[in-house]
Amino acid sequence: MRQMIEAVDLTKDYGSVTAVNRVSFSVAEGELFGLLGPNGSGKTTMIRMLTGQVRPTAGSARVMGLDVADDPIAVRRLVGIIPEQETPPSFLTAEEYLHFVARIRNLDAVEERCDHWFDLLEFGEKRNVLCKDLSRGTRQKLMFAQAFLHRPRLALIDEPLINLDPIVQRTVKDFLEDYVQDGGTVFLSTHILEIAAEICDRIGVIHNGRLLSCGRTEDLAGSGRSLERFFLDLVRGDAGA
Ligand SMILES: Nc1ncnc2c1ncn2[C@@H]1O[C@H](COP(=O)(O)OP(=O)(O)OP(=O)(O)O)[C@@H](O)[C@H]1O
Repeated sequence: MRQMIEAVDLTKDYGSVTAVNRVSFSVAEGELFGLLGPNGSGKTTMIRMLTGQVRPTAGSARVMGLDVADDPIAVRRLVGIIPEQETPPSFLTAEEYLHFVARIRNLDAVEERCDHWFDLLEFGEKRNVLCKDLSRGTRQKLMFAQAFLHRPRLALIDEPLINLDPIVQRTVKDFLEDYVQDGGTVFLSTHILEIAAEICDRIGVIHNGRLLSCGRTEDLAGSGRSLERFFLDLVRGDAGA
């Protein structure tokens, strides 16, 4: 099976803070992988390293076969990225923003691509609204559309469902599950246990920059323990260690 992400001893220091500490894992094609961890555990730093936005202090990562430190631009060209709490430019309409992204990515059939996303995520009636006037949920739909506009085979998404109402959450979860069914691969970060339990095939638990556990979602909790119990025991046990 093709590995879409391979991280080996990946480490990031910010001065005296080690945000990510010698983390190794891999994500295979067709997996929906969730990096689960409390606030400040290193999730965003991990995504930034995997997308070439932050250079690792030590260790290495290959994304779709490319070394992210050597080839960050090529990695960003290939993958879809939804950064944490990023908002589209306030001065463009939703449709203008997608056209802008399409131009940067040099895409053809732009109208068809945009229509597809407006229909799929059900926000076509907002296409001519300035991004600054969109609700948070609609802005997040737009961020999904921009990330998937070039039909990437791998998407890296920081906190995909935070602040979304249950209806938008359902739409996004269904979309991610369909995307993976069709052969796409997702690496997402979240601190919301229910999301990880519901949609992720495999989960890595990160705390204080270290990967404490990594395995199939159904195996992690084991023997009837809920994912919540498993997670709390793991993180609290680590804090006390
Ligand atoms: N640019 C930076 N400079 C200095 N320290 C940073 C920087 N970015 C992150 N950190 C620190 O690195 C650690 C990990 O932060 P990170 O944002 O990766 O965690 P997170 O798991 O994404 O948190 P949250 O769930 O709150 O978004 C934290 O201690 C944070 O303060």
